[in-house]
Amino acid sequence: MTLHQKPNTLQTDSFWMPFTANRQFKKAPRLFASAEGMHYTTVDGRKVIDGSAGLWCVNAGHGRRQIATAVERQLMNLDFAPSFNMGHPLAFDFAERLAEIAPKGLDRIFFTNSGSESVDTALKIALAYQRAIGQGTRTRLIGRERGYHGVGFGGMSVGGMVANRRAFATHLPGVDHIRHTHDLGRNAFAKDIPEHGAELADDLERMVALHGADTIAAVIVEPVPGSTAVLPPPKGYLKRLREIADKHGILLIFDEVITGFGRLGTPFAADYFGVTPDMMTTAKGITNGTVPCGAVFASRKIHDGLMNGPEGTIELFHGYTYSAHPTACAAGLATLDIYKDEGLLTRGASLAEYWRDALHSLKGLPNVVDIRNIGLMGAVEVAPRKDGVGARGYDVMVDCFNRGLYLRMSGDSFAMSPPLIVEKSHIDDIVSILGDAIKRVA
Ligand SMILES: Cc1ncc(COP(=O)(O)O)c(CNc2cccc(C(=O)O)c2)c1O
Repeated sequence: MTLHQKPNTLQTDSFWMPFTANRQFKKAPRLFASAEGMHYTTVDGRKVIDGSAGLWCVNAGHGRRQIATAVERQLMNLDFAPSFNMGHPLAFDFAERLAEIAPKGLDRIFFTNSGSESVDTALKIALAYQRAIGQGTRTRLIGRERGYHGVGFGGMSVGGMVANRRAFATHLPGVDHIRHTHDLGRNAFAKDIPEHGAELADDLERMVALHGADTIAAVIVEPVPGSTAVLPPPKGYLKRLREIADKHGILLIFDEVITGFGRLGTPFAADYFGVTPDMMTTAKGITNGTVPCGAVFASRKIHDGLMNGPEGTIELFHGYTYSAHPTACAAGLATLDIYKDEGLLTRGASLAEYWRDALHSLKGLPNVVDIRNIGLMGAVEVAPRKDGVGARGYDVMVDCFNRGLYLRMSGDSFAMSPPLIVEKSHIDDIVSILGDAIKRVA
């Protein structure tokens, strides 16, 4: 029985939906009509807890009037202005505000419109920087298995989620991957940071041995892989990766599109782990998911390394029509005000333990093979059915939705990242609905 039926008036043929089983979805579409705080309301009037902050992006919760007002005001005042060879003050203000909360030294901001664009921007900056400092032989980019870095050709190539690559034959040349760190054998049901696996960072040494350091420009990792269903890094892993990258002149890029802006109870994952990358890619929470926007945070070393040649020359032939869009800047500034006024960049730290214990209370339910958590991220993994990976996951996700909980799934794992305004009562509801669904679905 599905509680959501396609409204008679809705024509669904023309919209080709992203990352969706279109034919299955359009038979019984799940449609949100509105949102406020922690909840969506469906087109048939049901309230649904947002267990995943939309797509890991509505960190301050839904319906923030402050952002809406800022956007309306901006549109009526300056709807669009170029940032190519022209500018508008808001872009500079927004960059300064982001630099204030950035991990130490990452205070040069390049605006984009999405996480994918941030990733491709960071990869291009890495290549341009190495060339600018006379290391032009460093043309190789290293990603990681199970990594997700968006859908541009760059992000797809360094990414390691096989389904996201398979249909697109042309990947960037020279890309290689280090191993992922998920270890069901040694780390199943680990709370926060797994004990085992730091030695996997040594894969970067193997890349150097195989390819030569002088061919490698950068390595990019999500500090906590999100899309592949939340894989907290083993203790010491990121520190070791930083040390190896430094040893060989390889730039380290943290893809913080999900972990940025308070997700771990710190402004960024770099703060949580005490490891500072050379660049950081962000999007999602930067405008609370309201207006598309992304940003690459680069170190002075990288920025200044490209500020050379005659002053009249363009230092980086890269950028987007909508880079630093006035509306995105207005939404972003209002969002940063909310994060600051309500302490949302660190609020997650005070709830992380409660969240952890609530998630791990599901251990022992039928088919549950792993539970992972860090900050206000978490995932519950169930064993796949014999009829294929993801079938059980899909049935649990639909059951949750029918009973008032929206969450993301990746294969047979349920990924959760509630808005950072979440209260303990919401956490209880999320875990209760998910637990009941896991018990109900064979
Ligand atoms: C780490 C990371 N890097 C880049 C991107 C791409 O961002 P854009 O989509 O804005 O181009 C992402 C996006 N991550 C993402 C996007 C949509 C759904 C899910 C999911 O896990 O359900 C995850 C991401 O998580």
